[in-house]
Amino acid sequence: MIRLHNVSKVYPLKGGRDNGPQTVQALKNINFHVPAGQVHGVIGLSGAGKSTLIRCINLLERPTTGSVSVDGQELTGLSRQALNQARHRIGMIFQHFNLLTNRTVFANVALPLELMGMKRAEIGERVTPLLELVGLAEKAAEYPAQLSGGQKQRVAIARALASRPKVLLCDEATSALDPQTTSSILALLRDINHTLGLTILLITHEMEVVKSICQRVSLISDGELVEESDVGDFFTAPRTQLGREFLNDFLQLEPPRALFDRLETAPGKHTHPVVRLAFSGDSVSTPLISRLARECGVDVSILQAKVESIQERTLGLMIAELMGPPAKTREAIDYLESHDLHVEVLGHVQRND
Ligand SMILES: Nc1ncnc2c1ncn2[C@@H]1O[C@H](COP(=O)(O)OP(=O)(O)OP(=O)(O)O)[C@@H](O)[C@H]1O
Repeated sequence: MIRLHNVSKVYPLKGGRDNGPQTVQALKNINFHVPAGQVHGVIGLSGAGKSTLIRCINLLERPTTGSVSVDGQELTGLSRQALNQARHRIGMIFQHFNLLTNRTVFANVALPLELMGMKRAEIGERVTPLLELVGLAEKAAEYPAQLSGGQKQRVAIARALASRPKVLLCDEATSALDPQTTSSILALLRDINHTLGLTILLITHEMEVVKSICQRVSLISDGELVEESDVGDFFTAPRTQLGREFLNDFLQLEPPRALFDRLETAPGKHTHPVVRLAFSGDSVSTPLISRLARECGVDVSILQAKVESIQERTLGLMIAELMGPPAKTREAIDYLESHDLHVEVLGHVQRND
């Protein structure tokens, strides 16, 4: 549904100094595909290029090189008029809602239809069910200033859906909202995805958003797409250091400070490994830790543990010290991996025994 091929974006730097760089490369050769009906999240640190990426999809920003297709149509080669038509298939919502303050809720949602030249009666037939869909039918005559943040975002969602798009782009759509309102907006987006089959691409810095509605996630760093995976896989075993940092920040699953300070990177003659274990599916309910003691002769000291539900998957996460002679702890790690656990050795601590 959304396809980016070798997309790069270079911004000129206004007032660039004589000796300094004259340009910023915000996106570097991005290739990715979001199939129809998928909810896809893009995460990255501030300045990584997330906004530029999402704005390149409806050509609010024109890529410097590369091509963008939506619903099988390449947008980058279209005339201005054809692009305006194509944009009807791409709705967008923003962090600060971007509603017109001097228009009522109804008139805000009606605006894109007026711009398309739709007749008044037809507009009414389209807008009223949309306001019902977002739960704001009784607010039709009110103005944005009379609404809460969550209600404003609902109006923005209704407006984005007015032209019956195939794709909804969400630019940090919940970042200005409190956690409870965020949950209700995410539930609405999930509902729209299911009932209308809408493809949703969202950018966010909140892992909670990714966890609760995305099926796939892409990580961008310094303009590059560095990791892309199913959300369940990302939460189990991110492939990049940055991915691990995002996950650890979110899960707050780090070894206790006192132990962390004692962690050494290389194993020694008298050290124990400290591991981060991630397990999903059958292994969540299998008593692997007690079997480890029985079958490998290794004691396990659990330092932290939690169970997360990532959509339909249950994910267990644990930080543990494996206590035993080096040959035995290596055997224990092999044993865990052979039972589909993801094992990351965080470091080694001196044995106290
Ligand atoms: N119009 C512009 N002119 C020049 N540089 C820009 C422009 N827009 C973005 N940039 C630069 O491009 C890079 C990527 O910016 P972008 O806004 O896409 O990042 P982001 O990941 O969305 O950041 P944030 O999460 O802080 O919004 C940054 O270095 C930024 O300074």
